[in-house]
Amino acid sequence: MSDLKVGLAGLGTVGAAVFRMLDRRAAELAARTGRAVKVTAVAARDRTRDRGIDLSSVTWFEDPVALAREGDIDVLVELMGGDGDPAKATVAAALDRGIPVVTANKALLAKCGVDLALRAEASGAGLHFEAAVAGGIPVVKTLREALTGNAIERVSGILNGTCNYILTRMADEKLSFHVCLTEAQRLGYAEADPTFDIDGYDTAHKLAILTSLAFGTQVDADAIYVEGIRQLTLADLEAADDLGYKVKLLGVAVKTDTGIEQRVHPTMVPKHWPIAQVSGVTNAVAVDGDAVALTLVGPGAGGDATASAVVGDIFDVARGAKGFTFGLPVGELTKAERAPMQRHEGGYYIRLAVVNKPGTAATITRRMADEQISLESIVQRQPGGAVAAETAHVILITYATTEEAVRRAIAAIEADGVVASLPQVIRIEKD
Ligand SMILES: NC(=O)C1=CN([C@@H]2O[C@H](COP(=O)(O)OP(=O)(O)OC[C@H]3O[C@@H](n4cnc5c(N)ncnc54)[C@H](O)[C@@H]3O)[C@@H](O)[C@H]2O)C=CC1
Ligand SMILES: N[C@@H](CC=O)C(=O)O
Repeated sequence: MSDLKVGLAGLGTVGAAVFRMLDRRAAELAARTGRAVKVTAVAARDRTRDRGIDLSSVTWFEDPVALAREGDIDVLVELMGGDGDPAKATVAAALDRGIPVVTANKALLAKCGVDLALRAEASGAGLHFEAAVAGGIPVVKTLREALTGNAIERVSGILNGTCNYILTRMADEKLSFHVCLTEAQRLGYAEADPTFDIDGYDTAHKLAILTSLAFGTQVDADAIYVEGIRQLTLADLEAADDLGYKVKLLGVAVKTDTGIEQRVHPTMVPKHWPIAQVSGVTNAVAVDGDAVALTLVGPGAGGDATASAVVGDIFDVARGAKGFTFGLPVGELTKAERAPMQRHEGGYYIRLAVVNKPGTAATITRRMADEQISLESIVQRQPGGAVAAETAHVILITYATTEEAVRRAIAAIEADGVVASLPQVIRIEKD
């Protein structure tokens, strides 16, 4: 069989790692596919940068779209990032030409997944994206192929390596948020714009893809309730620890009576739960099917981990694997009913910085009772440092209640004038 000529658009953390891995694993890939897999053309911004890879024998394109349109390639690997052009135009140009695409770009898939899948169907070229969700964990193929026999009820997990790295180091080493974020960037975990990580959007992009694969729906990132981690303080992580929990940024998609509830937010999980032990850049994805429930755990970000998934997809292209982008023809993907977040039920951690005067606790408990919210505990803490002595932190842990009841109670407490700054709310998952 002929060689598989690879066109690589983007030579950053992941692109350079893919280049090295294809080189390192060349003999194995050739033996398994019967074809030599070779990078023949690349597109990146900076020709002069030393990436520690030998680009002397590849054709260099200034414009990634030109690489996709005109390059002498059999597969286009998009590793530039971004949900617009040039990534979108590059992927579209390759698919329209009948060239299969491998991408790690979850932002692009979350925004344009349906359009790109239609193009893939029209031309018969595959669109492969294992690396777009949870880095090195093969969860896309698991959901799209291996678990086809299951009706899926819920898919959830830790889907962002940067956030889990930050939360782990803050909690374990009492480091500041910004020190941890800078380190995650240095290690190549964070997005080019790290606000996508820390504000929860990267997790939402991945959850949108998982939801489509699990429930046969059209990718719809706008259907997801999203909160990130930038508002979390060391005090919250310490309080969670004292109460027997770890804080994780979870993405959850679950079938409910009113539709599919999709949410991304910091979550307190009991310390004894396996997911609480998932630390650093590691991700975990739990899938609850009617026949099989399982959790996949592995590295969620970083050059080599992500390259592992990209190279697996290139291998699929080399061996001629076929299939629908999201497991079904686009015409059969349904538009998911959205379950409103206000109906979400669960426990809540609520930290209020309150005016330290008689009657404050009574006001708070009265407003909670007005909303039929039962309190598991109420603790007053006297934070040191920046908070003035006239204020105290009151931490409430509720039994299961609804989002709308919590929001109404907090609004009433704020209107009572006993709160000194914005309340902190963290949802709790428990046995
Ligand atoms: N870094 C990670 O751990 C993971 C990254 N991803 C995804 O992989 C993709 C690449 O990520 P990284 O390698 O981390 O990004 P990066 O920022 O390190 O590299 C991006 C590369 O694309 C090139 N590029 C960007 N815009 C370009 C343009 N207009 N024309 C030509 N070249 C352009 C840059 O020059 C650079 O070589 C993104 O979609 C990201 O979300 C997915 C999983 C994990
Ligand atoms: N920035 C992302 C990279 C992988 O998807 C993350 O931290 O998980």
